[in-house]
Amino acid sequence: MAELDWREIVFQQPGPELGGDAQPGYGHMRKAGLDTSHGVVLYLDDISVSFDGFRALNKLSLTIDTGELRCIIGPNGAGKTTMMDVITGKTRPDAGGAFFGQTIDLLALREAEIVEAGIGRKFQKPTVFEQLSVQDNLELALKTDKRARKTLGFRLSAAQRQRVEEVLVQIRLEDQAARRAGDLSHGQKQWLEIGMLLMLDPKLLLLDEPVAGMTDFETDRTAELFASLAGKHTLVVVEHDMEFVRKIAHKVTVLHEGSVLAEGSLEQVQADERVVEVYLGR
Ligand SMILES: Nc1ncnc2c1ncn2[C@@H]1O[C@H](COP(=O)(O)OP(=O)(O)OP(=O)(O)O)[C@@H](O)[C@H]1O
Repeated sequence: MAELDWREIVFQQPGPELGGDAQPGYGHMRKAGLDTSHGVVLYLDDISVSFDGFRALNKLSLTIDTGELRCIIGPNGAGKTTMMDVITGKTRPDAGGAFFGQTIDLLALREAEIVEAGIGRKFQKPTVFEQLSVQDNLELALKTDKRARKTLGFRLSAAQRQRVEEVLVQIRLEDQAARRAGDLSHGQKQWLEIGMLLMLDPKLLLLDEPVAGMTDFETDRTAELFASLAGKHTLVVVEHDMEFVRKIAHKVTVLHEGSVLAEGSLEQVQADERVVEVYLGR
């Protein structure tokens, strides 16, 4: 069966110019242009997006600090997905600015370049390679890394192998490494996909309703995982599950009709009458 042939195509030893085994990871090279010295990793400035005259985002301004775990909540149609689409280059705004750190103008980059710059996105539904093992899925994630692709070779570098091991532990699937991904539970698949993002060591992770469909146990585990990732990574989590938000959030942003309605601790936004009216009181 030719199912592992992709290894030959995908995995290539980094050459000396890339540090080869000497590189503990790839992230810092990819993010060479990222400057978060002012403590801000993402800055959206007056972003507007219209679809056929309807304003999905309306002068949206938002600042996310480095290492934060930010929750974005809001009613259906508030613009949460559109905001993620703008950050990742999927949707281009009609007006406004979007900056990754001090210097990277996201609106000047293509989608693949934004991934390369260090922004990873997890959509709601898990999209793992079901026929492959957990470990192979993680290894395959490196395929999107330009530097891993560039050079010739066959096996993973020691640094890459070590990264797979680290991520397996982080997502708590170390005893499932050889298991077929299709046989995992829904929650485990979600963790695996997060692990695939982590293989590229993103500075900013965007996560869309990560605990939808999870059991309570899986939701708790996910809260622990996110808490462990914050600090090293910045997490922006769009979520409707308020219990989950309560577990993880330090700061919550409420979107409504394409702009920020309220921002603060969960207690603060829950006490805001406007938020209760448009969202929490439903
Ligand atoms: N490609 C599109 N074409 C037309 N309208 C769109 C498009 N994408 C989004 N919209 C509209 O823009 C508004 C904002 O949508 P968006 O998906 O960003 O909201 P959301 O906050 O993510 O909602 P939900 O919680 O339901 O996912 C909605 O009214 C939606 O119908």
